[in-house]
Amino acid sequence: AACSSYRLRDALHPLWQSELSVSGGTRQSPINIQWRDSVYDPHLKPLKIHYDPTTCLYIWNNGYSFQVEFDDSADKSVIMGGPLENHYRLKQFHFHWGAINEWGSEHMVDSKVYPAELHLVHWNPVTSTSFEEAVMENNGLVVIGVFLKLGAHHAGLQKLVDALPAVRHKDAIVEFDVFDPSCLMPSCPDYWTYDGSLTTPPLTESVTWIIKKTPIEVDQNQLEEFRMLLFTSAGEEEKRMVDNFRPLQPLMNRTVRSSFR
Ligand SMILES: NS(=O)(=O)c1ccc(NC(=O)CN2C(=O)C=CC2=O)cc1
Ligand SMILES: [Zn+2]
Repeated sequence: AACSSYRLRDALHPLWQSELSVSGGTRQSPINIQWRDSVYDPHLKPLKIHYDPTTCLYIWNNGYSFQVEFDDSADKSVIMGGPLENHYRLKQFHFHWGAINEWGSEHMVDSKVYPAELHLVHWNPVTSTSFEEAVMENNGLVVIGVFLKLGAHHAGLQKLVDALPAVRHKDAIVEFDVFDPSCLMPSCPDYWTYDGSLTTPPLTESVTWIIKKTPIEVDQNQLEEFRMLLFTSAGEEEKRMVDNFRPLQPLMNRTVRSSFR
């Protein structure tokens, strides 16, 4: 009963009214990662990341978040290793954040929530011929989640932040040339991994999640720049783009594995 009412509240959330379209989902995201329930898997390899900064195309406001798109027509920006059986191509990355620093991330660790969360979205070019096809494939996608915490200024992020005023409104787009998203990765190799879903429509259960244990630090001004973005298009009544995270989903019959003891 609690679960269904939970789902009903979730389903009525303005951003995900189509929640019920994935009725009976058994592997939805995001989840609360309970550190003590995660299982160390010694077979998990280190994650290998090779991003080519010249594959960066543009940054745009898609009405959910701001997103940086990459040229995924070849194996130029790829990840492999970790829990993966082959390489995956980087398609885009985006963020989720709150109106204030007390919340904003989608995943939680022992119920600890972070002010923001970065998602780097990859697809499997071995089993799919396009990203759109991979979205519908079981394990067609890999999303790396990186928590953001309030702290020191992040020089690598600032290049992104400086472009945000140009994409303030929904559907705004601006060319974004050379950018290497590896600069947004924490140096600590530790991660959790579990089978989940997209956290916005189509909410498909096609994602192998890799959640980095260690957050990156960003400063207050950088978070506030995120909060200056708008959900709304130019000319519409302005609605600030904040709280663009999905509520927690039930773990159901899943185990979270860790790459570290
Ligand atoms: N938040 S998340 O789970 O990482 C998440 C990740 C991805 C998407 N959706 C898409 O990527 C949709 N999409 C396309 O099909 C082509 C470009 C594009 O943005 C939704 C959610
Ligand atoms: Zn996301």
